[in-house]
Amino acid sequence: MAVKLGVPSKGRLMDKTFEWFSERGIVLSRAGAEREYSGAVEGIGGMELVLLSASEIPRELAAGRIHLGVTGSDLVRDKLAAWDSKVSELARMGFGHADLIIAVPKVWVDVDTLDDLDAAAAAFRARHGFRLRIATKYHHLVREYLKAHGVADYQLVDSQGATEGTVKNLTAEAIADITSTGETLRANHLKILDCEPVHRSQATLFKSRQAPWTDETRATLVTLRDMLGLGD
Ligand SMILES: Nc1ncnc2c1ncn2[C@@H]1O[C@H](COP(=O)(O)OP(=O)(O)OP(=O)(O)O)[C@@H](O)[C@H]1O
Ligand SMILES: O=P(O)(O)OC[C@H]1O[C@H](OP(=O)(O)OP(=O)(O)O)[C@H](O)[C@@H]1O
Repeated sequence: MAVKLGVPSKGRLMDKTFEWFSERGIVLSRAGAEREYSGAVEGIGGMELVLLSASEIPRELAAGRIHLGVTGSDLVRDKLAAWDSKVSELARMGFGHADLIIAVPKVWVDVDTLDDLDAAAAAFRARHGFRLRIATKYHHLVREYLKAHGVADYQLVDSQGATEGTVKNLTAEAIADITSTGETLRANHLKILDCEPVHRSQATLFKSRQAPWTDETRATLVTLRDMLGLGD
């Protein structure tokens, strides 16, 4: 049986992942046409490449359908409850850096910290009769973080994309989303709260604890770790 390696099927994460492996002597490539989601692995035997959406890789790892997977550390933590009982981190890959942050409208001049947000949320509820809405796709991480910091009077609204636009569109008062350059936040007149990010994410190579680790797949993993300089 081959070791199945799941890699994002498009964009920056795919390109950088291919580069990262190739610098370590393992050449990953798409098989066939641009839109075909299977691939080839050269430079090591016993491995198979599976191209998947970055956001599906955590679930595939947890289900044991892939042995290894590359995706953002944010997605694994958000999508898998007790993530470290299902996967382990083999390598932080040094790209795909982005911070999961909480942002509010720039015009909220009295709101700079989580304490301010908490106060604003209570005032918002008293005034409007419903809880302040924070738009995000990172439901678990954001809930845990706000709970740990004593912010309670809010509701999460789901946003699977263009999250920064929800404030202008009046479907949320605040957002929690990934930022790297800060360009999207600036363009949408939002400011980051002055606190630690909810999570500092980067592309990470994960190992599934649930995948079929036979003598054969374990032996391939030993060779791979060696080539990647990961030790035992
Ligand atoms: N602006 C950014 N800069 C760097 N990394 C980012 C940025 N935006 C998202 N990411 C990271 O990329 C990963 C998500 O990648 P991508 O958007 O390709 O996934 P996806 O949600 O599966 O996409 P889709 O559903 O469109 O296939 C996350 O780990 C996230 O932290
Ligand atoms: O800080 P910046 O460099 O501006 O990057 C941040 C943006 O990048 C991501 O969006 P993406 O392009 O993945 O699209 P999405 O809105 O569909 O998630 C993220 O959700 C932000 O919107």
